[in-house]
Amino acid sequence: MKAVSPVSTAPHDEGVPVSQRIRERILAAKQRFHANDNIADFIEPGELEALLDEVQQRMTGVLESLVIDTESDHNTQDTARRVAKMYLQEVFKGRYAKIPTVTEFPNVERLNELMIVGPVTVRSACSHHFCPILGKLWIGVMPNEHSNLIGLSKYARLAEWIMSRPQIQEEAVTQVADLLQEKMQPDGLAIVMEADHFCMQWRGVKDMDSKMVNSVMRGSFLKDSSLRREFLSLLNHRK
Ligand SMILES: Nc1nc2c(ncn2[C@@H]2O[C@H](COP(=O)(O)OP(=O)(O)OP(=O)(O)O)[C@@H](O)[C@H]2O)c(=O)[nH]1
Repeated sequence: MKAVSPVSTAPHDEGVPVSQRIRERILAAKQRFHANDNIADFIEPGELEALLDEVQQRMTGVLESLVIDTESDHNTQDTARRVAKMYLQEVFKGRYAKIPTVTEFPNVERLNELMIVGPVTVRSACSHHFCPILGKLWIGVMPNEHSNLIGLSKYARLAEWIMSRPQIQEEAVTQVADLLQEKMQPDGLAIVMEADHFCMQWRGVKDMDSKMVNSVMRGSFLKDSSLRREFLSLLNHRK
């Protein structure tokens, strides 16, 4: 059997895996690197490619430990590379990529009426089992004259950036709210997420029907119950 090859390292770093170098920078900056944190600021040019090689090598080890003959099984020969690419470049890209560019426009017309965007499709994976989470997100914004407005597509882009990390739904919804609050500075912000968790459907309890719905209400949505009702009733008519 082919032995797991040592993890790839950059030539100038004598045997230090690239993940370790990145981790040391994060620790030196006293920042968090939980599964749902973005670490793009600590990754130097060229290191993502080296990280891809490293994850591929580790994945090869996992396949070997699962006693899968990746040499003669044509279906799994490239699986380690595919999985590494899927994690780093697709489903967990929101950990490694910088925030998408978001053009902010001043609220010239001083709009102060309720605005709802959704359903935005959300795709993620739970931090516990790395099983898919698929769902929808609605965003309610109550701007004021000082708020910034952002392009409609940017709600989906920002949500995708947050969701394409290993998440738990409660924290994901709060991260989306914090980011939109920071970008727009509205009077009020309301977020509702409804999602299917495959860790409950595909495995474990195998409950096909239950979904998780959670919400975050900020500012005027918290203080003004009629505004909150208006948002929730408009949203219920759309579901
Ligand atoms: N609160 C919360 N839990 C989640 C989320 N996604 C998955 N989970 C749950 O995370 C839990 C992990 O539980 P553990 O008991 O450590 O794992 P387990 O033994 O595999 O649990 P079972 O899923 O019951 O088989 C499970 O109950 C999952 O259903 C989420 O977004 N939020």
